Amino acid sequence: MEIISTVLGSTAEYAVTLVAMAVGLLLLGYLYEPYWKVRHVPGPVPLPFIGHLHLLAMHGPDVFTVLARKYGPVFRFHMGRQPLVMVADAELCKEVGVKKFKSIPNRSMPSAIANSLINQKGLCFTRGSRWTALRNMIISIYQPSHLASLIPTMQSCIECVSKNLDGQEDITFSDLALGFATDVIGQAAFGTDFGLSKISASSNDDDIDKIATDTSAEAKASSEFIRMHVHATTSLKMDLSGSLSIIIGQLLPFLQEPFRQVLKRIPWTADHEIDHVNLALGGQMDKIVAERAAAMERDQAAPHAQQRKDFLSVVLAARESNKSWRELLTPDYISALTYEHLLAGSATTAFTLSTVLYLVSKHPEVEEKLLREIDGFGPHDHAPTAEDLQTKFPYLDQVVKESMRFYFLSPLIARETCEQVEIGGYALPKGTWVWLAPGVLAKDPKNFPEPEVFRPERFDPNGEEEKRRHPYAFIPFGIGPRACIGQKFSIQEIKLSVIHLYRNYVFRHSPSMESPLEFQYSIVCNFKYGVKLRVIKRHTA
Ligand code: HEM
Repeated sequence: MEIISTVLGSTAEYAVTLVAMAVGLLLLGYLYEPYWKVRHVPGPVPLPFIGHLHLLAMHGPDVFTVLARKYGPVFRFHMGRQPLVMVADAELCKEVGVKKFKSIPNRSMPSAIANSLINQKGLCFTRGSRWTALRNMIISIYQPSHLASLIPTMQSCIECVSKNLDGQEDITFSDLALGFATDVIGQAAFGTDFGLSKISASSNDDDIDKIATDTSAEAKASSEFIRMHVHATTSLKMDLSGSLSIIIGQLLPFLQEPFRQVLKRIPWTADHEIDHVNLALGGQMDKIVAERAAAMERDQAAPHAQQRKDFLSVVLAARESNKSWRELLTPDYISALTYEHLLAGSATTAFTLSTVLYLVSKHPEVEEKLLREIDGFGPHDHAPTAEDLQTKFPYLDQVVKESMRFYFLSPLIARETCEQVEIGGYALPKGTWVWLAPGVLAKDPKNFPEPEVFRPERFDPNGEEEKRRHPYAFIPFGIGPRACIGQKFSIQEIKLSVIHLYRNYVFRHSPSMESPLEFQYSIVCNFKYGVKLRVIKRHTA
């Protein structure tokens, strides 16, 4: 009896050991499978599970510059289990984004996006023929003639912000800019007035208290909307500071969704907050879509109503036009496209506008030259046209470009191969995550001598530096057929805003502004504490 139980016991132990070994081997295979396929690409040794995420958490995107110097323009970086093949050379970026676009047409989906259904169904992360159809439809809205017609809308929003500055001393300009940019996209793309430009953005404590205790429903709703908006753009973390399910998704992707499902039900977790904000913002988007659809129905009943040309009207009209569009533009896709437009179209522009003001107020010689150009344009009540913005403000153009180079909003651009392709001498199999590093290019002394110096003149089209530079060394809006659709829209908005603001004010750093400026990194870059400026009224004709 004793012998039998000993034999059974050791058989059970043996079986358990075998199962444990098999599970361990499977896990090892699962962890190393993506690495194995691109092991020939050079890169630092990855740590088990986290890969190189600790480097990103410690140094932010600057780590890519260091790695490019050490390993060359094509190197491996592990986001947890997932290896990225990083490309940090202008000519090779052109190869990935333009010449070999057919082999690398889609974006790969980092775990932060995999967490958020509403983000997945926008233009950014749709793929293949659905992307082509949506892109062609949306791009038609951003043609120059339509953009020119948006000038009065943009101008009235910036005038509203500007009125708010009168009588204020210290402001958190980045908050104000986010409200303003959201209002512009709300009116230009959805025909909706969020009314956010009306909120004060004072950084003075007494004023903040006043806002916090302001009981008006409108003020409360507006600040809640901005809070959710900021949360939605900053919670998509790619280092180790994301929600628990995002972190798990980076280490063991197959566990991300089950964890998210559980965590979103537990109050006080970051996943719960993300889910709550996404649901609330998604609900607001559905309301906006429904209102627009109702307005279009009313238009159809009115015999001489003008055809609406904003983003949402064009999308809704396409849906009604035929069966294949109805199949493509299901309500969840329309809601996601609207949500994406709101986020992609406002946080980006607000960030850039804020960095322009921050940098100009730190460089008096740049400010002087800029003011001369703006004042020289004509009387201050004469708003520039779209053509004026393109041709009559060459220095402003250089200031905006240099600000975008200096503080890079989107230092990484995600792509994925759909077939085997060779990049920089490395054969990359189907499914490889190829990420461009435009933030590294922007700080490369080969293309930008003394990269840590803020010098707008380096973008002077007649200057030697600009002529010598590789045409793809500066790609803040991305590259090729997948590049940003909102580039001209946001540049028009930024230029119009800078002109209007500097006609009336100059800015200095507020005493409460940290130095150097600090950032937090998510899918795009954001300010850690905001851009705090002191407003000085100008008294010019
Ligand atoms: C300063 C402002 C902005 C910057 C720096 C910026 C930057 C970018 C970048 C780097 C990409 C990726 C491009 C690539 O993969 O090659 C992108 C894509 C995109 N951007 Fe922007 N963006 C800005 C403003 C806007 C605005 C105002 C809108 C909407 C009105 C917008 C909507 C989009 C969309 C929908 C995509 C995805 C395009 C696609 O996959 O086909 N962006 N943007």
